[in-house]
Amino acid sequence: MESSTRISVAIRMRPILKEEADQGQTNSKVFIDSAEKAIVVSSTDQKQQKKFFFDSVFDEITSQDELFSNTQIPELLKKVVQGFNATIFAYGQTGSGKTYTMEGYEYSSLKPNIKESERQGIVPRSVKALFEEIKAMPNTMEYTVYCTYLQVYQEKIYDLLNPAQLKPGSPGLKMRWSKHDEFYVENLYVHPCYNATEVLTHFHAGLKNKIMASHNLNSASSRSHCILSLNIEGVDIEGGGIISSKLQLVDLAGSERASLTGNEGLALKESIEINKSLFTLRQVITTLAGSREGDSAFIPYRDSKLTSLLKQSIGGNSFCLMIACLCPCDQFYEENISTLAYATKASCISNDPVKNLDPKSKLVNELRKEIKGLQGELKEAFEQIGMLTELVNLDKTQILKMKDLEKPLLATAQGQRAKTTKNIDPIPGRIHSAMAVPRPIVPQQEPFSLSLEMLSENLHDSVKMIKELMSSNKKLKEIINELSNIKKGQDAEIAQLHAENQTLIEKLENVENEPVIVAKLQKEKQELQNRVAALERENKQAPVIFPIKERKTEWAWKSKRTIVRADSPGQFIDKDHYQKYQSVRPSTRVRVEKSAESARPPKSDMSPDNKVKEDALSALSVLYSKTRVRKYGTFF
Ligand SMILES: Nc1ncnc2c1ncn2[C@@H]1O[C@H](COP(=O)(O)OP(=O)(O)OP(=O)(O)O)[C@@H](O)[C@H]1O
Repeated sequence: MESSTRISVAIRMRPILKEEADQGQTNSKVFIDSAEKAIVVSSTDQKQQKKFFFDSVFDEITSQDELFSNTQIPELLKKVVQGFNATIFAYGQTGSGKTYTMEGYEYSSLKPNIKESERQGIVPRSVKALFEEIKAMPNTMEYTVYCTYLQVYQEKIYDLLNPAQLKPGSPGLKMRWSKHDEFYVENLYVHPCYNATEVLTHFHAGLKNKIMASHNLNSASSRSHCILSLNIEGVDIEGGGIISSKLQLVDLAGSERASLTGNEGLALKESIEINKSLFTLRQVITTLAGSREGDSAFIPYRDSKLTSLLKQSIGGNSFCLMIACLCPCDQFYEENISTLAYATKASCISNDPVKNLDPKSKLVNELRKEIKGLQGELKEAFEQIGMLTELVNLDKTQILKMKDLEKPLLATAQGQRAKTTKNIDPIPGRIHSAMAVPRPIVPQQEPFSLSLEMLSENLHDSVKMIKELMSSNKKLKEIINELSNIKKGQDAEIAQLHAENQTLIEKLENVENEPVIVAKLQKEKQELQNRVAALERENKQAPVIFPIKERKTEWAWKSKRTIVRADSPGQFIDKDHYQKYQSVRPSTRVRVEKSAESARPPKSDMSPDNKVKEDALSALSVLYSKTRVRKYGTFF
């Protein structure tokens, strides 16, 4: 961001026109002091004078070229090409020379007579100068200029480059709020242009569409505020950076006093709307001029389309030049005073121009800066490493030197010790440690002692560091142990959960398979029952052979439906034998059945599965007993 900058203000006073001179109009109150860049205004009684100072002032005879060159316009255009926004707007009462200053074309029958001449105003000159600036930029920069041209007429926005949209009854274009904190107009025609001629072709086409009217003070009066916008996009094809900026060239409609213009009907309505939007513009200027830095005063930009569209130009992020136009005639004294007052206020407004870099380019630039910083740090680190390496090498050589020095000293010391031991030691043959020998104080050279000091410091630091490392290592080991214990516990828990899970899965499978098992058992039961029936049939048909003595009772047995039979003649040896069988068998069976029943739950309480099993078992037991009896002929 550039440092904040004030709105530049230039004052231009037009000459008295022929019609005005014919009417006897004179200028006796407002004078240009070019040397002091001031406007001198006399009081109505001409007794007092007041001076208004501005960035530049231009008198009646100033040419279009002088005005263009002596304002900040050339500098502003440079800034635009570099990526800053800029606005140039003409302000003043009706007929004061705004359109002349901005466009410079002659008007006849409310239409401009477009031709190249010295009369050309700020717009055509700026467009040409802008492309000159673009040409002067390095070849690595490629620019495209996008042109739009609109008018704000009776609080509606119309596209001057889209004739279809200008038809009577058209609702106008909508204004939207963009994420870049500015208003923009939706569906405006945007024309890419590659040279000044292309831009001016669109500009001239738009001029023919703007609404003009004639009134007492101006034969070709603008009834709308017109804004020509040039969006400039520059791409650095080598560095990859993108800049985008906007140049707004604004020709405002002028404030009008109905009593002087003589407007009626539609023209009067137009005057009212023009005055309303200019009133908002003055309010914005007054509020901004009155507010101090850091103030959060409410600026009524949204109160009119014009101020919304100029939001970034006045008190925003653009460079801005205001050209305040004055009528020299005494009859416009009050209007001139008002214009000068607002021009003075505008000159107090600070803008904060910002270079519009593409976010990606911004990031790339930031990263480049960071890389540069890091490279610097790396260089420093390498230097330090180099220094340390040198120091270490130095120390090594000095240690070696020290050892060499120590050898003769040690020998001397040992010699002395030997002498001392001989003379003083009361215990002959005692072994003395070399450490116990007091070392003689040897005068040392200065650099050597310094190096020793450094070495001992280094050693001390290293020992300290190793101790710290060991203690942190110990702590880490403890933490690792703790964590491994926790892990073991978790593993056991997981294993348990797996086992439980497996059991549950099995149970679930059993539940799922139950119908299959039941069906299988029922099938088995059926088969068993069939077999039982078959065996019974077989038994009935089988011949019963009794001992001859007992034949008489054969039918008596049969009538009791006793199914016990002997397989071979003589199974029952005698009648006693049979009677014994008869007396024991029924009671035994009953006892067995009772005890079995008392051990089991009642059949009705059994699960279907168990019922089937029970039935099958009882059938089997009957079959088994019958088979046994049949086979062996006895239970005992
Ligand atoms: N500096 C000048 N030198 C010569 N003639 C000028 C100058 N300024 C303005 N004029 C003439 O004054 C008349 C009114 O000027 P102009 O139309 O530019 O006023 P304006 O401020 O645009 O009015 P409005 O607000 O009604 O559109 C025109 O005929 C114009 O040619």
